[in-house]
Amino acid sequence: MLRHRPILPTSFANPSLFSRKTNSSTSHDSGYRTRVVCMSTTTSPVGKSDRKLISVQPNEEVVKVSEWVDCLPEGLQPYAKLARVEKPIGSWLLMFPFAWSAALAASTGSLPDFKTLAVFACACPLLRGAACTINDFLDRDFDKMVERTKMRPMASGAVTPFQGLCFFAFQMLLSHGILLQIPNNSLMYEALFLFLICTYPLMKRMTYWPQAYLGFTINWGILYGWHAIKGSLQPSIVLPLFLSGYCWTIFYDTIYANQDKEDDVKAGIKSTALKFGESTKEWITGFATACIGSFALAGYNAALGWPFYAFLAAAAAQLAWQIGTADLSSPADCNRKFVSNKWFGALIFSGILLGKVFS
Ligand SMILES: CC(C)=CCC/C(C)=C/COP(=O)(O)OP(=O)(O)O
Ligand SMILES: O=C(O)c1ccc(O)cc1
Ligand SMILES: [Mg+2]
Repeated sequence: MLRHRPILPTSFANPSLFSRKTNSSTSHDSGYRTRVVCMSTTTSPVGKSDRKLISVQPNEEVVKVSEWVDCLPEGLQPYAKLARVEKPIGSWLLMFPFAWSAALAASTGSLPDFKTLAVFACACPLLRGAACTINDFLDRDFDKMVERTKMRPMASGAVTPFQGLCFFAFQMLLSHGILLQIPNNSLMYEALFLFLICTYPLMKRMTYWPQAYLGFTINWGILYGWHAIKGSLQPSIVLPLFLSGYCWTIFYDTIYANQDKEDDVKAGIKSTALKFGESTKEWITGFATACIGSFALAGYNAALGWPFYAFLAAAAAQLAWQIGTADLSSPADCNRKFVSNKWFGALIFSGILLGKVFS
């Protein structure tokens, strides 16, 4: 008898694709040959990996393991998943606001202090991992009701709430050790981040605008980055820069929240995706326009040279492409568009670097 849990769709064999794209290991147990398939892909569970074809032999059970974290030692897997290491986009979204700010705060004609950027880049996956861990701790009962999140370690019981909290504290302590290397690091800024990440998950219970709170949380690096370099804030640049990051966050997290619209209604979770409904594209066009306009003002006030505006135009085109092509009824497409925001962040960062050098 053939028992199998298939990778979609398994009705056609395509051995060449299998051997090229995957690693596999086999074990023999109770008469069946079990093949554990590690899809060596960077895509999400709803992404391209679901479309891969593999060959299934008679008397063979195929266990789908679609992420590289599933190939880590078993004891580590739930913690790596809590920190969402297989989906690095959140680290980029936390890193870019800091990087923009630190680059803008550099002296005219100069590149930013790369040591400061490198230190923050090391702390970023830990800070983001901590934010995700406390998020999953507070959301664990909601996550059980949502298809996309029901297998998360705390929702599924693979990690107990106490273990989750210990892992959260561990990541915060480690990132604190790293942030001590940042010039002008201040405990007050670290405490602000801690407060924001611990309160953000509660917002989706109270308001249809949790994204507006996430905007403060994830753009914290704009204030922290400027302070790291200058030791104080300069409102004429920092305020428009913050407004840009803030509108960008509402933009991308509204697309992200479109992934779970149906489940969120059933679970009583609120979001701008539900608030905006049929008018979502109009709303996100408004936030994208405010974001770009505000970047232009920050660049102007910082006396950036022409390359900044060329890159800003390319970044605006990237947002326009997202709006124009996003299929808001497709979770996979919403995820793809959400992940593409790393390119937006990189375009703005490149523009600031070159705008500083050629100012
Ligand atoms: C400072 C940083 C990086 C914060 C990121 C926080 C985060 C996990 C947001 C998404 O939470 P959510 O509860 O809205 O969505 P999900 O379903 O992914 O948990
Ligand atoms: O860290 C994440 O996974 C993350 C970050 C920002 C979002 O808007 C959504 C998810
Ligand atoms: Mg959550």
